[in-house]
Amino acid sequence: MSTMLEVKGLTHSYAEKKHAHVAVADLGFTVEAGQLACIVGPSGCGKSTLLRCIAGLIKPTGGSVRLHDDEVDGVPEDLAVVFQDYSRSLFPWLSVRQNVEFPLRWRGLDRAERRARAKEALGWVGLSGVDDKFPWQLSGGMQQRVSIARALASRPALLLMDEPFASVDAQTRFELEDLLRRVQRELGSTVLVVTHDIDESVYLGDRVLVLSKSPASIVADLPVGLPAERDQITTRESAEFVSLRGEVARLLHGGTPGESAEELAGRDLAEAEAAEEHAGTRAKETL
Ligand SMILES: Nc1ncnc2c1ncn2[C@@H]1O[C@H](COP(=O)(O)OP(=O)(O)OP(=O)(O)O)[C@@H](O)[C@H]1O
Repeated sequence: MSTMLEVKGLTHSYAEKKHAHVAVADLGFTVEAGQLACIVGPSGCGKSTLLRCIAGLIKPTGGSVRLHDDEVDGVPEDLAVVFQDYSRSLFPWLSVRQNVEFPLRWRGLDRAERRARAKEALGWVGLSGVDDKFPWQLSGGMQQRVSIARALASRPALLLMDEPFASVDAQTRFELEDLLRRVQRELGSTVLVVTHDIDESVYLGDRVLVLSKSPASIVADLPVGLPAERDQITTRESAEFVSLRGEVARLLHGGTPGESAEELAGRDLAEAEAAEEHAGTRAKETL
């Protein structure tokens, strides 16, 4: 396998009035071609900042991002992004087919090729036959499928997904997770999904990268040993799934790799006791 994405020493600080706010600190990982990697992190830790740096939407203040060995400097042509909010990423005045074809215009594809690519991509996501409808005539799940088809139609080297299923109901979310895994395997795509949902990261991923609290850095890089064929019921009940989701939850809660729940609970208790003692001492000092 060849390396598709290499993130090295990535740091990003937002300039604030008096001091800089560090959102991502010295973060590094690689994603191999054909892999589906998930990044999971606590709320506000810097996930979107990381994703924007990888997509070339913002220039990191330190470190580098390389896509198949080319330094990312601006949005790479062969990268596609699927955002959480499908209602804002699809054009309501364009039909489904025109939405999928839209980015292909900038790649210089002629009309016949654009149409063929859109038809093919809509087939991949199970939406053949709705080409002439408008996004607002479709359910939320179908609209997100259109966004996925649009991203895949350009045959990107890397597909980035930012909380892609966070805006749909639980049943649709399961369907879209299965759809993504099926299409990714059929096409051999390289996909990086950013999510805050622990179960989703384990169910979807070949790997789960766990981020620390802000500023984001990598706490653990966990291989997912689940079978390639996954099922929403049996996979989620399997011992491997339950154990891995427990490990990710512990790491997100501040544990270290391999630390048991009892050790973490013990450490939490010791920290709480120390904080209580400190507060008591301060209160006495004040009196
Ligand atoms: N344009 C900006 N200017 C200044 N600070 C920002 C900017 N964008 C994000 N931040 C700050 O950087 C930190 C990380 O934000 P970011 O949106 O990357 O986190 P996140 O993990 O994606 O959040 P969420 O879980 O809410 O989606 C936050 O403290 C946020 O306030």
